Amino acid sequence: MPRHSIQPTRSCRRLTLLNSSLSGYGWHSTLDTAFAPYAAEGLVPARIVRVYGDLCDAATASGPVRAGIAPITSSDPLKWVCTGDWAALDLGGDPFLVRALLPRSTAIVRNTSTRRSEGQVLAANVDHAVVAVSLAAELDLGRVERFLALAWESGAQPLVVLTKSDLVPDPALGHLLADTEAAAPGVQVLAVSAVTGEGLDVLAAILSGTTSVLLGQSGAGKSTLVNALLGEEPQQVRAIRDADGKGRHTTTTRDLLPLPGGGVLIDTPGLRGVGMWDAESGVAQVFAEIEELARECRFHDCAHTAEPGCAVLGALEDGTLPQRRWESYLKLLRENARIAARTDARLHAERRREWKRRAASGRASAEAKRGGRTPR
Ligand SMILES: Nc1nc2c(ncn2[C@@H]2O[C@H](COP(=O)(O)OP(=O)(O)OP(=O)(O)O)[C@@H](O)[C@H]2O)c(=O)[nH]1
Ligand SMILES: [Zn+2]
Repeated sequence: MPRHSIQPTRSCRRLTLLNSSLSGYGWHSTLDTAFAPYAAEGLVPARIVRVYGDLCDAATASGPVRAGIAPITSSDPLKWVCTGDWAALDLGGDPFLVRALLPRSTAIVRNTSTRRSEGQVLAANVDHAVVAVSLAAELDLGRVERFLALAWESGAQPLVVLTKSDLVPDPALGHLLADTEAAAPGVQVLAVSAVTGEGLDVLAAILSGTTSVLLGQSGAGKSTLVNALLGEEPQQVRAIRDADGKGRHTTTTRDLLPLPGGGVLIDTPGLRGVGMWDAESGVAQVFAEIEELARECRFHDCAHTAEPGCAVLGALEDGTLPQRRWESYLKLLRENARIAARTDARLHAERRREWKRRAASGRASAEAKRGGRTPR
């Protein structure tokens, strides 16, 4: 043993032992360091499986537990606990409590209608965002690009899965794969079929040991894919009784599903929709080659409309940049700008209310001073 090596302490060894049984849930050694201070306080690592009301279900090394989340509530929805979070649990009392969340590596955020904040996290610590696209309908590349923008924005690595490949004969399938690849730079595109099993082993190998989410339109074949990856019968939807015992029932699917080869799949109903949006940097990543072209324009503030030396117009003219892709890029930028403007307007209105409130309380206290009354 090298002279300067440090012998693990007992608690350190215990922690490693504990967390190794969480590795099936995606725990990896870099989390050991982040968790060490909590381990020193006697807290236990866990992965959040689902959240409902002020309770959550979590996976620990010694099995599933239910815990209260009250100690970590926040006025900022971005800090609310969500499926996929790594948490520090206090198992010392009744009820068990979530004391802290580890910093998130990635987050899938949806815009909310709440006045106070811009987003709500739907899933945390996701490595792969799998965009499922059905080959049963005509391939809509604009929609693929839109999903990819959301996927990139989360910080996770996107992956496109063309489902139901059994419905498309071979030469056509090759073209569809090539078209999708051209619309998805930096993204692996796979054809899969739950009927023939094509591509499933490759997909399982990519997702193995990581945390993934499935995105895609209704009917894209996501549930079928989940079942194929889990190697089980269709997901049971089950009703669970709320802990307050008042008879309210919550129908839940299982939100965080351990994969047979290690790693987990997060499949929450909220995640499936396309409602989440605000993905400016995501758009830039989907259309990386356009951003690159724009950097080659003669004028750095080129609007790519009629400027001399415009690399984008040049590429459109010689066909290296397809017109469809350019228009899709502009459309997504416009859509994003509208959302950004709405968010700005909301923040602006909030700020104005706050100024008015302060001005009013300032006036009240000035009047109070003059009149010798105490401000209310
Ligand atoms: N031929 C063929 N059909 C498939 C395949 N995968 C799914 N389907 C069919 O496609 C339909 C939709 O599949 P689902 O898995 O329910 O789609 P989903 O994306 O989960 O839909 P939502 O739950 O509405 O989001 C079903 O009728 C499936 O049987 C496949 O690989 N081949
Ligand atoms: Zn230009």
